[in-house]
Amino acid sequence: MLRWCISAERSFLLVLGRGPSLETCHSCSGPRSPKSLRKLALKYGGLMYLQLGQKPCLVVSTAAAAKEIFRKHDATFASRPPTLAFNILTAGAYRNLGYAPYGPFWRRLRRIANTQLFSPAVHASHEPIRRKEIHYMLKVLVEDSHKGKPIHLKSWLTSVTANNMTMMLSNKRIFEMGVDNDEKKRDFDEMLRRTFVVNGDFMICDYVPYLSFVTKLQGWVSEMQGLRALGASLVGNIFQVDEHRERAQKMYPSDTDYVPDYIDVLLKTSLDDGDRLPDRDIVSLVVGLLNAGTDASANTVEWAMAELMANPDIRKKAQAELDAVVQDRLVQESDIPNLPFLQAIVKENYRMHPSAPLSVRHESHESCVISGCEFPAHTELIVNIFAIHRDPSVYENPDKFDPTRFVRSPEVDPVAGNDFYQLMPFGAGRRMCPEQQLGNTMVTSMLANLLQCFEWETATSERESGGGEGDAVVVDMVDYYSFMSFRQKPLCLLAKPRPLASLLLQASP
Ligand code: HEM
Repeated sequence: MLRWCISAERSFLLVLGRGPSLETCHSCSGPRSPKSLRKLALKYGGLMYLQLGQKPCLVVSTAAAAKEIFRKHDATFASRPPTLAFNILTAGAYRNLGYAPYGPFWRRLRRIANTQLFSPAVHASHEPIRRKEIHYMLKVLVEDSHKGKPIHLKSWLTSVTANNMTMMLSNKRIFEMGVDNDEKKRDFDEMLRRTFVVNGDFMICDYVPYLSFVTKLQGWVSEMQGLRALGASLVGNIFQVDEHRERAQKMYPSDTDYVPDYIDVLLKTSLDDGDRLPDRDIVSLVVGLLNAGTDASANTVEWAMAELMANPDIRKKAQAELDAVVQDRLVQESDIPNLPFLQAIVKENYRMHPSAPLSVRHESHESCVISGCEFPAHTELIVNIFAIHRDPSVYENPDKFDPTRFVRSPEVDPVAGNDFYQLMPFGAGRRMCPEQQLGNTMVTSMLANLLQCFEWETATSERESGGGEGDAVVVDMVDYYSFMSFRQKPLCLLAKPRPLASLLLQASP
């Protein structure tokens, strides 16, 4: 039987294991496209079996199916497939929290990370860093707004999240204010974008290994090798383990005010056998955290601001809530529990625009039986978060941005635990995002600060032609999938400082 065919447009024929029909998917990500898979799920159900090339795949597209798989088969599907991208980006070692297969190395790393890095105490100790970094970058925004410069929001957001991350990871800013960062910033944004492309695009060699020469001819191998080198050159001087070792001897424990960064903590952490984590694993871990944490949070806020520009009444209501609750000071993380409407906006935005619409790839490390069918080891699990979040049987008008649905059900909270499969932007199970608390805090806090300190207008190019101030604005919501769901047209806005923005000038640098 014909299992696949490839055409010039990289279209694939899929064979549905439980039915006679053939379905064709057209997209740059081939059959791994959230929208195409959702269409199939609406026809064939929440749990589908697909044969992609030589690889059996299980596709989960409803909350009920996700619950069934993660409650009963989580450990079985807790591995990651050794894709070409994972292989080349980790130089064949897979010694990285996100890419490592399920086994002793991953379990040890995740345990260290959970207890030493991602604990509530460490999260709280880094609050001043996060506050300072947002204020630092908001000042840049005030200056740009005085010059009437349109703000390329995504670029501004990745500067905040990247600086936030490198300060927590290594006590250094990757982008200094006042320093000409343009080229470095362009390279960094490009590196993030290309990393998601190589992780999201459909590589034939991952599904039909003997066709790996096709992937090579398409230029993917050299692209990934170049990307690894670019990444190393951009963060090489940020993540210096020896520097940390020397500083530890000189400075603390005598300096009691010093808040240890992640590298400091990892250098002091003993493994179960009494050894320390080797330097290369420390670097690999923090580079992975920088990549995982920077764009996911920035991309989420860009989508939220786009929705708020398209829905000015919701934006104004969120600003009114901030003004009433926080009043005459700058908003802080500790205010978030008192801002229920803002929290509902953030949840509704996760629902409509999950950062990783197909999550990260999962793979079974042993065979298992599901609904009476036996699945061999190395079956890929595709969790279609996009489809789960737009299930019409769970969400009325699923394509409408309506935060009130979460005002009515505040208990649905993707950060609190695994039980709310109808809203799972951070995934589920053992491989669930370990830093959902940090991601959610950064997202909510950036959004709160942007709304509290500025009035926003769409730049002229976004405005409906002929429209003037106050007229309806058209905000382009077209997305494209490349591991993450990106905006096809970056959001460009004009910011006008609100009176409270003057307090930023008094905030410490
Ligand atoms: C809004 C922000 C974020 C979103 C939406 C998000 C989402 C996700 C998702 C969907 C996964 C895959 C889960 C799975 O495989 O089932 C994941 C994994 C991961 N995330 Fe996040 N994330 C965010 C922020 C962060 C931050 C700030 C960090 C680090 C500082 C981070 C680090 C990781 C890591 C290391 C993994 C892999 C875990 C593993 O394989 O064991 N994420 N994230």
